[in-house]
Amino acid sequence: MLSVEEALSRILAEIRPLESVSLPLDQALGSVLAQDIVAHEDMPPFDNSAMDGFALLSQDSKPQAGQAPRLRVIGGVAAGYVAQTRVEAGTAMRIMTGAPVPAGADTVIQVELTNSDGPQSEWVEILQEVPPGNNIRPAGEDMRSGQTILTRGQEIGAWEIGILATLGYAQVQVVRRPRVAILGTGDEVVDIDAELQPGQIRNSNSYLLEAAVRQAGGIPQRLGVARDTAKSLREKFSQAVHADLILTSGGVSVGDFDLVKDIMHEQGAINFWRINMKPGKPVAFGKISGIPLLGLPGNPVSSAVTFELFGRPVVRKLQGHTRLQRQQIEVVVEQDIQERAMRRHYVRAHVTQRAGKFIARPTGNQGSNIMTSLLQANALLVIPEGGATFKAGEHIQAIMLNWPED
Ligand SMILES: Nc1nc2c(c(=O)[nH]1)N[C@H]1C(S)=C(S)[C@@H](COP(=O)(O)OP(=O)(O)OC[C@H]3O[C@@H](n4cnc5c(N)ncnc54)[C@H](O)[C@@H]3O)O[C@H]1N2
Ligand code: MOO
Repeated sequence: MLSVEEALSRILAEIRPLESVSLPLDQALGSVLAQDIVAHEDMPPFDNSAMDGFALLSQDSKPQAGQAPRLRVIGGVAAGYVAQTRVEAGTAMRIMTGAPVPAGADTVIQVELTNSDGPQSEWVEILQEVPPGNNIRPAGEDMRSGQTILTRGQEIGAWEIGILATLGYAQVQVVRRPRVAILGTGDEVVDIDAELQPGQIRNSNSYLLEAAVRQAGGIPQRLGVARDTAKSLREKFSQAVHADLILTSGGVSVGDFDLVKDIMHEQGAINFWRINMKPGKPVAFGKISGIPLLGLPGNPVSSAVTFELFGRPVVRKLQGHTRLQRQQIEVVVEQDIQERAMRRHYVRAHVTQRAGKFIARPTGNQGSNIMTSLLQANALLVIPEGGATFKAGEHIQAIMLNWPED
């Protein structure tokens, strides 16, 4: 049976990032840049004031015979306007934060360090000497025309959106997000609003996977549930022709009705089937009509965990990310963990930080049908193949589910 690492590398070897598209900036959050972002002008574009106060010549701020110099106020300039007169020696101009510094002035003093006769005052006393350049934010201080500010491959977060907006990028070239078709399988599986008949269960997998795909940055498309017949599966797969990835859940084990592999065989190829892990041994990977297909197990926890470990990196690689996996750290187990399974076991756990240490507590019954083992889980503890015992206080590797990628 394949190891988790071999399986992931075989999957990723088949996945290429998608082509780029141009998106309006307000739709680009979370996408990966497909272009370098160059400043086409200086930012800020002009020397401007960092304070509400007065623009003047620094030399006019020197006290004369111990007296605060008094200057003639020749007008004012607000943000969004350009002063029409020059500041000459012996004069000052009222200025607001963000307003362009008027010609002639080489410094700004904040209003708190002046005395005047109110907003209309025709004079101002300068209470402190100020050096040239004081409170002036020079053009190009932040970004220079021609400078590369963001590079291809970077993810666009809220702060990058702010930078792109500052530079006037109303459209950005990004890697297209993958369309991911999601298919449930099984005669027992009905939609979530159906009245359950004996033997039936709700299609929770498709909804969980839809949300997980969206969180990973993909565009999910639920195709409903295929019956346990080759005809029904073929029909559903024919609706997935525009997908970049197909996810199925169920129908990949060795039961009489586990037909997903048969259809992969018929309409494409199986790359591998089965991974040496728990939950989620019967994962299948291959292609149908040229589209990568990840056949996840039907057991809900198995399908959630295998999407996390294999599906999510695929969705990320398709949309141009290079960091595909979560961070793995060493944590301390709070209670004994005894493992009988020979497969690598991913134990759902809650990790908290206490006194500078990360402490892990498994979330209870770890059966692959126990949905509640996912509650509170912010980590997967990695129990190595071959079975092992961890005593309380010992260290173990944990994949952190809510940390950024490594
Ligand atoms: N003889 C063997 N039997 C099984 C093996 C095995 O190695 N030999 N492996 C077991 C393991 S481990 C798993 S995991 C399951 C996986 O089987 P399938 O992927 O073929 O899944 P199904 O048999 O279709 O369903 C399993 C289980 O999950 C429920 N299910 C299915 N789809 C959904 C859905 N959309 N939403 C919620 N729950 C779903 C289904 O009702 C079953 O209870 O096989 C074991 N058997
Ligand atoms: O390997 Mo299955 O996914 O645990 O129950």
